[in-house]
Amino acid sequence: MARLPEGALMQRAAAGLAAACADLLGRVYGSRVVLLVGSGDNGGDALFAGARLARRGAGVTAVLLAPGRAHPAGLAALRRAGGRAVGTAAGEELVEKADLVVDGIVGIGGTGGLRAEAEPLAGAAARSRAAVVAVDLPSGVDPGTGEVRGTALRADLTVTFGTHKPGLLIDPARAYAGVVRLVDIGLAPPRDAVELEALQHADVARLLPLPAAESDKYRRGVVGIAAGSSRYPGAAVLAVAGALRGGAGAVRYAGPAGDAVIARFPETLVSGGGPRRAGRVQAWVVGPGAGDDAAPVAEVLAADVPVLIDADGLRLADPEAVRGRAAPTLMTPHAGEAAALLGVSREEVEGARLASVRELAARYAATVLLKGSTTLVAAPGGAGAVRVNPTGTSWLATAGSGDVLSGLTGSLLAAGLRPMDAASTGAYLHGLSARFAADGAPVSAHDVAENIPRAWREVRG
Ligand SMILES: NC(=O)C1=CN([C@@H]2O[C@H](COP(=O)(O)OP(=O)(O)OC[C@H]3O[C@@H](n4cnc5c(N)ncnc54)[C@H](O)[C@@H]3O)[C@@H](O)[C@H]2O)[C@@H](O)CC1
Repeated sequence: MARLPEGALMQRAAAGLAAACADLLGRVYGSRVVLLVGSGDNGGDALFAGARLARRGAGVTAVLLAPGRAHPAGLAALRRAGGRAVGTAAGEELVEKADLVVDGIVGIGGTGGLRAEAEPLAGAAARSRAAVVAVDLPSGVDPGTGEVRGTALRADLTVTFGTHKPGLLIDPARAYAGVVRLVDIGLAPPRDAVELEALQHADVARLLPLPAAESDKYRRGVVGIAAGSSRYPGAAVLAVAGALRGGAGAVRYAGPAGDAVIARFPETLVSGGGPRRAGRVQAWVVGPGAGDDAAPVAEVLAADVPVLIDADGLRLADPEAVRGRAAPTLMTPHAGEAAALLGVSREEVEGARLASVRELAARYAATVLLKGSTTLVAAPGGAGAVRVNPTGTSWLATAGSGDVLSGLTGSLLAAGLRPMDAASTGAYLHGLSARFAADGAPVSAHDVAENIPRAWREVRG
């Protein structure tokens, strides 16, 4: 990029930060602002923003966590504007009495959790009635992975510069960031350095399979659903409910819950035998509510079409058979299933989602969609940009919603989307449907399926 005068980026960052703080305060004049300032440029941003607020009449105090190493020019600017700087001894009391706390302890240069000297300040910020604004990232979260090892500072608002960082998008770190406001400082990361992508409405609209004038049901794709069991017929019904709204021209059902499926969805092509005898499909979904019958899973894995493996299917699938497939495979575990596949605890997966999804994609040579509070999709092998779903909602934590997602995503696969696109488009529509269905109240998986057409219409504008 063109050369900028030294400090220009920091000045832009500080201006955006100060403006966001002023918005939050409403009245800047006479307000009490406390800056928590670490030893790097993140602290520099806080100091320059503090200087701007001091010039507008705020009483600004910087608590220096590393007094000898605070950004010199930032500190000088704050003092010139009438602000003052103190050590950590008075920090807790200042934070408790503040109207606004600015967390400039660490940003993208932070490693490990908060250090011991910062922990009491995080406690005071949590107790205080002050609004907490994080500079670039909440201090104590891992910028690149979203992991949180130890204490981190909880913000109401994070003002981030140039681009969203993984630590703002992936749980558990995401929960510390509060509302995230992006400030354009004229600096975009190089394309090949992108670690995470989040689709937006326009991206999804471009990917949605639309019928052409000459389409018939077979050309639009047929999705096969091998799900459900006599014990769990509902999983088959819900997977079919999702599949019927995913853009495929027809849904074939092969399994023991045919009566339940046909009673609810008479448009389904039901066959009593296993997947091998069900007739031609362009993609298979296998596993939801499958119980302990491994035979349909093995039959589906032997097919030469894209396969989505979910739920019980993940446990029943032979890893060698998955790795040896020539056609694409998409696996859709939640954290517990991912933990079982990786041989670690559920907590380890939830604490390190990005690493877990990449590891699964590498081990199985498959596309992997890791469901949960942050849904991630990694490409086979685990390298390259991971997609993060921006439409999730905690209302989706309801029984059967995963069955709907697998049917919906399988339908998109059958309609011809690449596994990465089918998975991220499926998650996007599914999250949006749940938001429409919930609208502030609990939802059932069935409600989510019924709102998928509304999500399509919303995305297409
Ligand atoms: N990269 C850029 O072009 C820009 C960066 N800016 C700011 O600069 C920040 C990055 O600055 P730095 O690279 O100086 O890094 P940071 O300020 O994030 O942190 C680095 C400093 O913190 C110390 N440190 C690391 N982990 C710590 C921990 N857990 N507890 C306490 N101290 C710890 C390190 O020893 C080092 O001195 C960004 O987050 C952003 O706020 C902005 O000014 C805009 C432009």
